[in-house]
Amino acid sequence: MSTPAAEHAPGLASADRTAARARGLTKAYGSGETTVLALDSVDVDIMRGRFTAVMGPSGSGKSTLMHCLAGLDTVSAGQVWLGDTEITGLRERELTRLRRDRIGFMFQSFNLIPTLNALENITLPMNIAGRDPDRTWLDQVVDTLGLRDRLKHRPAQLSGGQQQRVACARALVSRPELIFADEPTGNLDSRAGLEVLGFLREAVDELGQTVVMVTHDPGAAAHSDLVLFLADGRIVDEMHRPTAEAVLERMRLFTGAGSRLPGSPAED
Ligand SMILES: Nc1ncnc2c1ncn2[C@@H]1O[C@H](COP(=O)(O)OP(=O)(O)OP(=O)(O)O)[C@@H](O)[C@H]1O
Repeated sequence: MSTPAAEHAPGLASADRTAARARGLTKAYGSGETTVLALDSVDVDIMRGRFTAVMGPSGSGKSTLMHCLAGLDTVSAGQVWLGDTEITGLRERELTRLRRDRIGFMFQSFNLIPTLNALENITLPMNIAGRDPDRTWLDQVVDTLGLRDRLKHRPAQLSGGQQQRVACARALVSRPELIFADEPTGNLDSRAGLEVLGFLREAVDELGQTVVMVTHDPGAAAHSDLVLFLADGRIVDEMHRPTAEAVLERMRLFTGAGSRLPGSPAED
């Protein structure tokens, strides 16, 4: 299934509205009898200035989709664009530059450098790229994320939530066209998780960023504008203006009746 945007705006004309796009995206791992089809001819449009969540059962292809859209993994068939740049077919060197200059990443495990302080971690990708951060923007990001009095601290001196806020600032500071967040709240308690989701929401609403987040948590997905549901390597459904309850209900269709919202009463 393709998203409505994919149906109504195919071709390069849509590039100004789409931050990323895939057509016929197929990814197979292994060969012969052991082949796993992780993505099966996926068409998707990630709209600019929107917060998109990707959900689905374990093994449905969420991480593979993110990795292929971000140029972290090669595709078996199909095409992927970042803005109007087709990334399928780019050499590794060009992909590295494109990821560095145009994409921000957040991971479940934060991926901060332990020997660098918070500010150095935040500015590291730009330093590697030989670019100076825009000071006004850096200040705005640091203040929005409440990190002003933590900039000299190393990751080990910060709480999990603060570390993820540093990772969020690092993803935002170069004003990337697209931020990919893979289970960004997976290692956080619910309060710190809510905080990080609130910041991602603010990044979209107030800073005009585009965010794609992979999550297992219906409560996290409820912070997005649009949820894409994956099952068996295909986009099988989508939901605009999601609520946690509606997402959970939809997930039950794909995973059986056992799922429940964290904190909600058990069914048995
Ligand atoms: N490097 C790999 N080699 C072989 N198979 C892989 C590899 N990476 C993923 N797969 C398979 O591809 C399918 C999709 O995996 P993927 O990690 O994208 O799913 P997911 O929805 O992100 O799962 P989870 O929610 O458990 O993280 C799974 O069947 C997985 O076993």
